[in-house]
Amino acid sequence: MHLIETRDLCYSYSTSKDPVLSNINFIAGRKQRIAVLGPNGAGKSTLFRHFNGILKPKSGSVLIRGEPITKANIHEVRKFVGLVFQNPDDQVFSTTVEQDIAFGPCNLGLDEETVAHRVDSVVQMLGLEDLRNRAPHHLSGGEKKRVAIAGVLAMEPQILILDEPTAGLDPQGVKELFSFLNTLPEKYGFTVIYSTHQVELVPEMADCVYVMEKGAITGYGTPQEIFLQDALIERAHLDLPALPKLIRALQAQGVSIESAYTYQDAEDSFMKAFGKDPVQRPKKDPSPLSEFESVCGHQHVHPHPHPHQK
Ligand SMILES: Nc1ncnc2c1ncn2[C@@H]1O[C@H](COP(=O)(O)OP(=O)(O)OP(=O)(O)O)[C@@H](O)[C@H]1O
Repeated sequence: MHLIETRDLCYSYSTSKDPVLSNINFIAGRKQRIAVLGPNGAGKSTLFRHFNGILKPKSGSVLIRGEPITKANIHEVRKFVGLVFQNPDDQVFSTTVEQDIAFGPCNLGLDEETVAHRVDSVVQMLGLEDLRNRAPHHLSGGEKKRVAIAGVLAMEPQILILDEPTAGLDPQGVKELFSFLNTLPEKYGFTVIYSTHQVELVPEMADCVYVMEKGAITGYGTPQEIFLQDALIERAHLDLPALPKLIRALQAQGVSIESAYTYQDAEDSFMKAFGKDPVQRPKKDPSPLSEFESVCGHQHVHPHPHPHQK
């Protein structure tokens, strides 16, 4: 059973008859990192809003753990599927950051102690200690984004959906966010689905990629499979990440160098091409968010496997 499955999902907003989504068949499994790419207006946000029942299909279906979303299960679905909106102003509204993060868990009816613990955990996870008593509407865009993510994580979803998570983040913020997100599937069983226009991140941060154009899915595969399809990339207004682009240009000039998509693989390819030994790396990269591991290891964060985790 898939965690999320759409079958021939079609949608149009009431303001226009034109379909915004046409026959979307999308599948998300456990512990996957899924990137959804596509030009502005392709329908990525509209698709994401179907995953936790904000929007309902005009035709076709959305199944969460094999079940359609109904009035009876919408509460459970929203606990299971956490959605971080593109614009944090749509999500961050309480008087203080702390209250904002507590809002979701309070709504789940959790007791005060558990709510306080969850707030402490995600504040630490996302490095929000200095902001916890600040007014969210006085925060910078990047700070608000982290607060919005913290608020969703405090609900302890199993699927985390992020619409343009890097918009408004500085380069260090992007790096930290993605190393954080990268730990979630393998270590904690999360599925992470996100849209982005930053193709550089995709080989580092996706097991599979959906490409959308004009409300339809036009490509699906691993990052390598997707970035080999020049026509698809061009049609979807995407670009090849810099490293494979450079390597391809060198190969075209007759340089003997192996193709690579991630930074580490490219480093190895270049070392080999220059006749050097491969780079020796420590077995486990020290995470810039080392705090995260100790916090997530705490029994209050997913103390037991999720009831629906097999
Ligand atoms: N609330 C709405 N009412 C009417 N039309 C909408 C609404 N929201 C989005 N649209 C339209 O639906 C289409 C898809 O928009 P959507 O926001 O899903 O695209 P997107 O792929 O997320 O784009 P971007 O990369 O710019 O965020 C666009 O043509 C947009 O103008």
